[in-house]
Amino acid sequence: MSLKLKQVVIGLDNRQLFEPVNLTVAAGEVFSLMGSSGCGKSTLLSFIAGTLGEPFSVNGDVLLNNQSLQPEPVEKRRVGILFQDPLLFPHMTVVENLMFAAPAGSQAEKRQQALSSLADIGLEHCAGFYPRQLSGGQAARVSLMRTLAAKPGALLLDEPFSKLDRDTRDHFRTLVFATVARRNIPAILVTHDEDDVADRNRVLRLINQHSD
Ligand SMILES: Nc1ncnc2c1ncn2[C@@H]1O[C@H](COP(=O)(O)OP(=O)(O)OP(=O)(O)O)[C@@H](O)[C@H]1O
Repeated sequence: MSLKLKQVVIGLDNRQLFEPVNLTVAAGEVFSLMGSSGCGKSTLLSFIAGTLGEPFSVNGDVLLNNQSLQPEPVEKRRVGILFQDPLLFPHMTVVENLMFAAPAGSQAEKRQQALSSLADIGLEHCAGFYPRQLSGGQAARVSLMRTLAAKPGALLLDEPFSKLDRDTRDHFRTLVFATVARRNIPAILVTHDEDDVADRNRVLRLINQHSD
């Protein structure tokens, strides 16, 4: 499983956000995407996820396992995305949030899977909690598992560590990197922090094509 971008160019208001992007992210790798504020990092992730619409124009292709994702609607892309803020339904318990994200299986199977992924992150005891009862670090871990419950073929990480305090951040980053390696899926991490870079040789620094 690899994620490839081929000659990707995104336009906004008759200008190009950044130079054409070409890259291949291998299974199990966390590739870093950096660049100044507004240069188009989140926009590039939206393009990959299939959620980019007006007012942007796009050229180029995104391939998962050598198959173009362009014809696929967002729900069929199998691309998971994690944001700064955990995305959990407030009216559902932790285990219900994870079950809701599972694509298939009986309720019993989904529950079993959800409890097993909570055990993986040391949060079995939080199964019956509501999201408001979790600490920031716990919510981040549950949100990661919720994204992975959909069994994505690739993972996009849009500054998922930036709101966490230092210790929690280090712990969560280690968990994310280990999880990507264990699940053997390609991942792209948007960050402003050099400390988040998994491999200094695997970073793309987008350069803004205009000056504000
Ligand atoms: N819905 C939108 N409509 C119009 N312009 C937008 C929209 N969303 C983003 N932009 C513009 O697109 C450009 C790229 O934004 P984007 O959020 O991708 O940057 P970024 O590199 O992720 O920034 P940051 O590091 O601050 O998160 C910016 O000029 C932004 O103002």
